[in-house]
Order: sequence, then C-alpha cells, then structure tokens
Amino acid sequence: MASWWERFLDWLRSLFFKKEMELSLIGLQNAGKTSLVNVVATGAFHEDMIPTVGFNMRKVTRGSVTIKLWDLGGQPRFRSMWERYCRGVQAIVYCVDAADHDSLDTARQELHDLLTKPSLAGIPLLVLGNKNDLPGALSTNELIDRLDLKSLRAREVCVYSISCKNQSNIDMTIDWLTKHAKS
Ligand SMILES: Nc1nc2c(ncn2[C@@H]2O[C@H](COP(=O)(O)OP(=O)(O)OP(=O)(O)O)[C@@H](O)[C@H]2O)c(=O)[nH]1
Ligand SMILES: [Mg+2]
Repeated sequence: MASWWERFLDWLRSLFFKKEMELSLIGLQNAGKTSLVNVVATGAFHEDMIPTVGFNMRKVTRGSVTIKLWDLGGQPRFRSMWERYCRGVQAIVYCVDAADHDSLDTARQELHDLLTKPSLAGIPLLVLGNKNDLPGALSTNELIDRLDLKSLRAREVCVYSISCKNQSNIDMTIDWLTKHAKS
C-alpha cells in the first residue's frame, strides 16, 4: 500500500517538477562509455562495439528526469574535445576499464589534466570503474589510490565499481545521476 502511494506521489510530482540534466561521459578508449549509455538507455549490452568517432548525444528519461548524455570518443585524437563538452554540464562521468592496469596511469593523467581547467571548476565528478566482472578489476579503494582521487579538491567526487556486461551497480549509477539533476 505504502509503495503504491509513494509511486502515485512520485508520478504526481513528476507532472509538476520535471528536471533535466546534461552530463558528459569521458574516459580512455575501450573503457565502456558507449556500452554504459546503451545499458542505461535500453538495458542491452553488446560485446562488439565500434569505437566512438567524435561524439554521440543521447537523451534518456527516468521518471521526471531527462538526462542529455554526451558520449565522447576516448582515443587520443578526441581527448582535446572533452573540455568543450564538459563545460556547463551538471556532472562529469569518468569511465575507466578497472581491469586494464596498463591504462590506469594514462587515465589518471588525462583526468587530472582535464580537471585543472578553470571552466570545469566545481562540477561534480562520478568515477566509474567499469568491467568489474573481469578478474583483477580494481576495487573502488584501489581506484581512489591509482587515480589519485583524494587530491581532487573543491568538487564532489564519487566512485563506483560497475559492470555494464553484468549490469552490476547500474541502478546506483542512475540514482546518483538523477540526484544531480537541476530542478
Ligand atoms: N567484460 C566487460 N566488457 C565490457 C564492459 N563494458 C564494455 N565492455 C567491452 O569493452 C569494449 C569497449 O566498449 P565501448 O563501450 O565501445 O568503449 P568506449 O569507452 O565507448 O570506447 P571509445 O568509444 O573508443 O572511447 C567493448 O568490447 C565492450 O563490449 C564490461 O562491463 N565488462
Ligand atoms: Mg564509445
């Protein structure tokens, strides 16, 4: 009964209080950014993915929140675009392949270089350690160390360990995002 009433109230609120958010999804190539967009948007995971050339934009609606997602290419030639697409967003989502230990130093460097840009000051950051279904994938605490996340100041930083393949912790990720949507 209570949950029915809660859902009714949520629906009622959604009629009057629509929220919209814009966020950018960045990270090195092969981290799983486009896979995450697909899982969030359609619930489907595909092994064979084509690397993103430039960027893609997708809108996803969850309850009263519409999320406009900029899914950016992670290959070196596209990284200079990241800043432009992160300006003015409500959150930056940084996706890493937590099982690819060799890529983590570059991932740390690229993240810290980006976040020194004054235009991105204060924007909340969600770091996703993807591919936690693979053996050797780093835990959230290990990622905090490897990516030196404790040195990031003056912005909210959150880290989750996820798997697009197994759809683990995807709901938690969506909850974080919708909570950061503007009223
Ligand atoms: N095992 C495993 N593989 C995954 C997971 N998520 C994505 N992949 C695979 O990782 C590869 C790269 O995924 P993409 O989503 O294309 O990566 P991307 O970050 O968008 O890459 P770019 O567009 O080049 O920047 C694909 O083969 C995916 O199937 C996961 O959670 N677990
Ligand atoms: Mg992609």
